Amino acid sequence: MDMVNANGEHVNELLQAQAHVWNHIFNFINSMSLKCAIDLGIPDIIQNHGKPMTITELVAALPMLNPTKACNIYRLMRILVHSGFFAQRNLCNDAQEDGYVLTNASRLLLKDNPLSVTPFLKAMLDPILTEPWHCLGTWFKNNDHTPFDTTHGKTFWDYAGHDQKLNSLFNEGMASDARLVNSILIDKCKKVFEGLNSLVDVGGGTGTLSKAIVDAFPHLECIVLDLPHVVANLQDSGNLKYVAGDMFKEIPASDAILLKWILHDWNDDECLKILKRCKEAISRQNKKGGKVMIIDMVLMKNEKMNGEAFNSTETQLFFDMLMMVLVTGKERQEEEWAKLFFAAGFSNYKITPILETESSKSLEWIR
Ligand SMILES: C[S@@+](CC[C@H](N)C(=O)[O-])C[C@H]1O[C@@H](n2cnc3c(N)ncnc32)[C@H](O)[C@@H]1O
Ligand SMILES: O=c1cc(-c2ccc(O)cc2)oc2c(O)c(O)ccc12
Repeated sequence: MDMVNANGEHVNELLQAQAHVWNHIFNFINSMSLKCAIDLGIPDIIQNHGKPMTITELVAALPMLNPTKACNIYRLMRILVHSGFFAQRNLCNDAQEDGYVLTNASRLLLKDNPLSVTPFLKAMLDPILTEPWHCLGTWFKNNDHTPFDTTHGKTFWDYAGHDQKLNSLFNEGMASDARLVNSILIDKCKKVFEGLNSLVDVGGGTGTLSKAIVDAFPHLECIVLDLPHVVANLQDSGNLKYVAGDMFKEIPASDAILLKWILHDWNDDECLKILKRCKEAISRQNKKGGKVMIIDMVLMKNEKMNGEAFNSTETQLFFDMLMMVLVTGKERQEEEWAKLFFAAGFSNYKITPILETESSKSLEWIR
C-alpha cells in the first residue's frame, strides 16, 4: 500500500531511498568483515578442516581468540555467508548441525592458492591505502596529484619504494593477477608472440607473466623493466633478465613491448610519454617498427553501463575510482585508447578480449 505522509511524500519511496543510502554508507562493512576473516585465517582453517565445519569447531580452531568474544564469531560468519564467501551444509548428523564450507570466492583467499587475491585484499584494505579515500573531497579542492599524495605526501610508487610491507603485498597481488592471465594470454594470443626475438615487459613487476612467456617461447630474449625496489634481489634466469629503470626515461631496445596494467595507472600526458618511449625502443631495434602489447581494461560504453552489464560496470568503475585515489591514472573506453595510440604516433591497433569478465581485460597491440 503506498502511504503518503503529512508532507505529501510517498512513504514507500522514502523508505527505499533511505535503504539505498544506508547500503552505501555501510558497504564498507562487507569489506572489513572479509578482512577480519582473513586476519583470523578463517578460509584456511575451514579448508584444512577437510569437511563442513560447525561453529563450535571453528571457534575452537581460531588461534588467540578471546573466549569472551567466541559468541560473536557466528555473527561474522552470518554476514560472510550472506555476501557469498562461505556457505552452510547440513552435516546430516544426529544433531542435524550445519557446517561452514568455502565458496569459489573464498577459495581465492586461501594462502596457498597461486591465484590468491589475499595480498591485494590486505594491501587495499590496509590503512595506508584506505586513508586516502577520506581525502578524496579535500583532493578535489587542492593541487595535489592524488588523494594518496594528499594523505602521505608522496606518490604510491615512492611510498611502495620505502615501505616493504606495501611493496611486497602489492607485488604479490599483481603476481597473482598475472598468474590468472598467463595461461589465457599464452593460449589465446600465442600468435602475437610468434616471430619475436625480444620482448621488454615494462613495469613487469616480479616477472610472473614474463616467466610464463619465456617458458612458452624459449627462444625469446625477455627483459623485465621495473623500479629498483621491485626488481632488487630478483635473479636473472636463462633468457629472462631483470633491469631496474624508469620507463619514462628509457626502455631497452626490443622487437616488442608488453604493458600489462601499466597505462591505467597514468594520465594521458604520462601515457603519451610511456608510449613514445616504447616507440623509440622498438624503432631502435627494428627500423620497420614493432608492436606494443597492452593488457588493460577497455571501459564499456556509457550506454552499456546501466543496462545488462550493471554488475560488470560497478567493478570497472571501482577500478577507475581506485586509479583516481591511488595514482594519476584512469580506466579508458576504446575511443580514449585510440586517441592515445594515434597521438603517440602509432598507425594501427587491434583489440582482442582476453577475459570476458568485469575487468574486461583485453590485449591491444599497436604498431
Ligand atoms: C599495476 S602494476 C602492474 C605490474 C605487472 N605489469 C602486472 O600486470 O602484474 C604497475 C607496475 O609499474 C611499475 N612502475 C611504476 N612506475 C614505473 C616506472 N617509472 N618505470 C618502470 N616501472 C614502473 C610498478 O612498480 C608496478 O610494478
Ligand atoms: O590494487 C590494485 C589492483 C590492480 C589490479 C588488480 C587486478 C587486476 O586484474 C588488474 C589490476 O591494479 C592496481 C594498480 O594498477 C595500481 O596502480 C594500484 C593499485 C592496484
